[in-house]
Amino acid sequence: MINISGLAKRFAVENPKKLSEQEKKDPRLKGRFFNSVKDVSFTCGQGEVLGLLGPNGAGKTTTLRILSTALTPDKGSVLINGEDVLANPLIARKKIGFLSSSTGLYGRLTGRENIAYFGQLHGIDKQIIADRIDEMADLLDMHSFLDRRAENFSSGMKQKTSIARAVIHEPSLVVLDEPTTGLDIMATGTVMDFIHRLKAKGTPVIFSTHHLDEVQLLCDRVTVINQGETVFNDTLANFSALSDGQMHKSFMKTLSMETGVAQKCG
Ligand SMILES: Nc1ncnc2c1ncn2[C@@H]1O[C@H](COP(=O)(O)OP(=O)(O)OP(=O)(O)O)[C@@H](O)[C@H]1O
Repeated sequence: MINISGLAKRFAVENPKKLSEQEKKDPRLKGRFFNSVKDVSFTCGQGEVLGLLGPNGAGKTTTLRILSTALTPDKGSVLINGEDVLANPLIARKKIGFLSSSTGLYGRLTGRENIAYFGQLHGIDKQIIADRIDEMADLLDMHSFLDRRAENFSSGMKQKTSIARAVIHEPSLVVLDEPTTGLDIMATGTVMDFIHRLKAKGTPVIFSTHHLDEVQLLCDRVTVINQGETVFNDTLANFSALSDGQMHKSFMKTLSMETGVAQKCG
């Protein structure tokens, strides 16, 4: 069980002129600080898939970076099966597989070498790494490019390699930041199948997306963040029921909800 409670993170605004017009009007801007995440809470059980939704700039990536220990929050807690992630980031990193939208591959290494390098950093035996890479290449349809240098990979090839790299250590929680952004229909289907397999193995998956069809297909739970605060946190069925199964309408409805509503949801 993953419990995220009361997360908050603000960033110092180095140059206010560089803020977008939308950010200048955002109530999260307080003097020289931008409160990207103000109050985010959600839970995800064993074998559940949680979809993290929210408009651009809502605070999804910031939340997922805190969850994966890439960022330290100003407030709040992250517990994985009762273990405090923030107090033990090194132990937590072994348990979490994180796909970030910003971490690149090493261009001079092949896809296989990129994945194997991460496996070695986790201290995994070379033969086990080789076997896992073969298995993931089957699941993610990577054999045709696995032994090419990553510098010329298409975005789909990069994304599949990054996903394989994120889960080489068989983490007990997988966190994916917009895993299907920029992918074609076939690659999206392959990544969706891969998430489905993780779920079938009992591995919880938390992923952010703007694609409501992916949420409908895969998720057990839905969390919506708006302007840095959780406005909805409940089952897919209850999200869907907000608007008689019309996911876009349900999403729009959550954006007009008060933060307090999220606390009352299951
Ligand atoms: N390091 C930082 N310094 C200053 N502001 C930041 C920093 N990181 C994020 N922000 C701001 O915090 C807000 C939330 O950003 P975040 O990337 O978490 O949103 P998001 O929900 O993932 O958006 P998107 O859907 O567009 O990817 C944005 O206004 C962003 O500009």
